[in-house]
Order: sequence, then structure tokens, then C-alpha cells
Amino acid sequence: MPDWKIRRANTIQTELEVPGDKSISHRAVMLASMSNGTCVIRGFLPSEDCLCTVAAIRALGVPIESADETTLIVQGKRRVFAAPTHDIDCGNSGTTMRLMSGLLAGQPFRSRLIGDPSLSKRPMRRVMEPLTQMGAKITAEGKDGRPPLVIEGGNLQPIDYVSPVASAQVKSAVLLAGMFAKGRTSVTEPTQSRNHTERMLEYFLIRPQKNDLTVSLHGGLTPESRDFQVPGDISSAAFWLVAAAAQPRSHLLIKNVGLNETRTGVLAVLVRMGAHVREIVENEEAEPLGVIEVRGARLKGTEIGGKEIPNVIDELPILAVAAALANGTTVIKDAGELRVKETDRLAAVATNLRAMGAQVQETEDGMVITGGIPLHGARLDSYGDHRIAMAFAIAGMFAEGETIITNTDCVNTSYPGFYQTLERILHEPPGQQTPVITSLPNA
Ligand SMILES: O=C(O)C1=C[C@@H](OP(=O)(O)O)[C@@H](O)[C@H](O)C1
Ligand SMILES: C=C(OP(=O)(O)O)C(=O)O
Repeated sequence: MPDWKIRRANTIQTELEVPGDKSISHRAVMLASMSNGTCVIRGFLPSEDCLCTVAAIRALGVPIESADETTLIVQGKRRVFAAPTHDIDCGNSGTTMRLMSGLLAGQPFRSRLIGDPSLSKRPMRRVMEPLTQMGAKITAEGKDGRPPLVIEGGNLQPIDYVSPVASAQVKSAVLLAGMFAKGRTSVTEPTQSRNHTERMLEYFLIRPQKNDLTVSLHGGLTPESRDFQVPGDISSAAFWLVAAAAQPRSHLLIKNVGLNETRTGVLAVLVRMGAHVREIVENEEAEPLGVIEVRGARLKGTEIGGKEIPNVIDELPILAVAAALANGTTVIKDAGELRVKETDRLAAVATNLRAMGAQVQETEDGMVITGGIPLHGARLDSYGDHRIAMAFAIAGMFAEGETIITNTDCVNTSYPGFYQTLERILHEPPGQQTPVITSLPNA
């Protein structure tokens, strides 16, 4: 993909939808593959990360057909998989590697998981430790628990695992392995992370139990095959939410978007920053889904930390951009996990914001942003990280002069079509944009 060239944008007055949720798409394919029949997954996200999960599951002998780009038909294999004949390539996707590790830990064969250069630098001990305690043999071929991973599984014992990190990937890896263990496996996390695995296990009638920060399940059960609707990804919506929230007179409606309470922290933060945000859950089957409406305002700084962090973890780059556009100081803390994502997101955000003229002080586990200083265009690297590319495309919409984002192919890992929507918003003057026809009641 060529470099993106971005100029200051008009106000946004439009409505749009975002592609399917990435976390939920991965999990839907994995659980459907273990089920006892055919599952049709609608609204699937056809991004590179999720297609890695599809390829990984196909490599285990599970037939997956695509009726169209966003509809998959998965023939569940009742938790009995075939040994892969080649390495499983997880590409850029931490979720694929960590969740597949859990599933493969339960299989009586050897598999090898590889990733791209970015994934090959990410820590895997966090899943190796509990899965090894359960009885799987896992070797990391990279330094200090880095990929590739070689897994020889089967014959698992249940554990009660107390995770040192609030990570949905760790929790999900242990729960997926627990499906193959003899007895009850539990995971306790330090703070609530996204709960899609628990919700989906419930939907597929595995009936996990939840007690505060502990989730447990009985091994040996086969998920009951069911069709599944994936909602739009609120982490993808977050880019447009900030673009509208930070611009007085903007008005944006996002439809068919996931509103799971462990993912909507971005809305709470934008409200604290002074934006007018409303959400309505219209449908709740496996996952709540509905509409978000945002009206822009002059934003003000806030503090983001503690228990809120797992709920906004992927939105912190775009929230840092919002902070640079807001009046006053924003403090982001307790977010050290950002250093082990696709790139060191704290360093990448601080470097790029500074290149645009913002005042940012990076800390060990966050940053302090003094907002309100006008941004100017700059040439910015994405560092191969989709969320950095998209966050700074939005920053460019508020900057004087031209912003160039290089290394933009990475956006296909989570949001194919992002640039097309960006172009539509940049080039359609407010009067010609798809109008916001529906406004939520009492708007
Ligand atoms: O479970 C998931 O689908 C995810 C969990 C989060 O990672 P951690 O579990 O490492 O916090 C998040 O950053 C990632 O984008 C997706
Ligand atoms: C961190 C992310 O994903 P993953 O861990 O699956 O690579 C993300 O999408 O921001």
C-alpha cells in the first residue's frame, strides 16, 4: 500500500459501520471448530490476523468454507483434530499464537507455531507457564520465551491458575486448554480483561462459571454447534469516534458495533474528556451490539489508569491522540503492556506525537501529554503497527499541513477498508457526506 497523505479535515457528519470484531472472530472460528456440527459465522472479520486463525484451524483438518468474505461455514470436529503437516503461521497476530497454544496444548501431537518479525519479539512465557503446569511440553525457540513455539500436548491436568497479567489472551489460552483437561480448570486475573471467551463458551453451552475475577470450566465437554453473529469492532470504531469527538459540530453514528462492557472503556474516557457520547444496545445474543452516537466538543485532559486499562488497551494510541488535541494534561499510567504489543506503542506514540509538535513525556508505564498545542503535519512511521498507522492518520486530520504515514500495509491485520473510509471522510465535504439520518432518542 502506498504512503497515506492526509490533510486537515472538515467536521464529520456521517454514519458508518466498521468491520467485524477481531477478538470475537478469532474465538468464533476456534470454538466452532471444536463443536459437534456446522456453525455459520456471520460478520467475520476477513483481516490478515483472523485469516491466520482460519488457516491454523484448517491445518488441523477442520473444513472451513467461506460463503462470502464475511460468512464462514465451519464443520466442527468434536474436539478431535488432526496433526498439522506444516508449521502454523500466526503472522502478526498475538491472539492467534496465544489462543492456538492453549488449543494445541490439549492435542496429542506436535505442532510448531511461527510468526512474523514483530510477533517473534513478543513474550510467550505468559502462556507457556500455565500450559506447562497443565502438562504440555512447550519449547520457545526464540530468546527468553519468544516464538517459534513447539508444542507437544495431550493428557492435560486441570489447574487453578492465578495470572500475574490482566490478559484475555492468557485467560483464553488456559480456558481452551482446560476444555481438554480432566476436571475443572480455573483462571483468576488481577483485573477484568475482555470476556469474549467466557461469553462464547456460554453461548456454545459449555457453561463456564464466573466468580468475580475467576472463570472456571469443566474439561471434556463438546461445544454445541450454533450459528454466530460477530458485531462490528469497537476498537476499529474508536478511530472515527475520536475523529468526531475532538471536533466541535461533528456528529457521527456508528451502527452494528459491539458494546461488550469489557470493551467500551473508550466511550467512558471520551465522556470524561467532554465529548457527547451515547450508546444503545439493540441486540444481545452472544454479544451485545448496537449504536454509538458522538457529538464533538472541545475536549479536556483526563487520567487513564488502573482497572480501566485492560478495557481500553488497544484504544490507548488513539486516546493519546485525543489527549494531544484536548486542553490540559492527560496522564496515562499502568499501561506497561503497551510495550509488548506489535511494537512498543508507548515509544511509537510519544515519538510520533512529538514529531507533530505535541508535548509528551514518556514514563515507564504510560505518558503525560500536555494537550492543546496545535499539531503540524509530519512524516510518520507506523512501525509496522496497525493501531499506530490508524491513530496517526486521525491525528493528521487535525494538523496544519500534510501528514504522511509510511509502512501502512499493517492496517490489513485488523481493519481492511480503513483507508477507503478515511478517503470518503476526507474528501466529502460535510454537506455531501452520508447524513446521520438516525439520531438516538432525545439527542
Ligand atoms: O484476547 C484478545 O483478543 C486480545 C487481548 C488483548 O491482548 P492481551 O491479552 O495481551 O492483553 C488485546 O490487546 C488484543 O488486541 C486482543
Ligand atoms: C495487540 C493487538 O493484537 P494481537 O495481540 O492479537 O496481535 C491489537 O490488535 O492491537
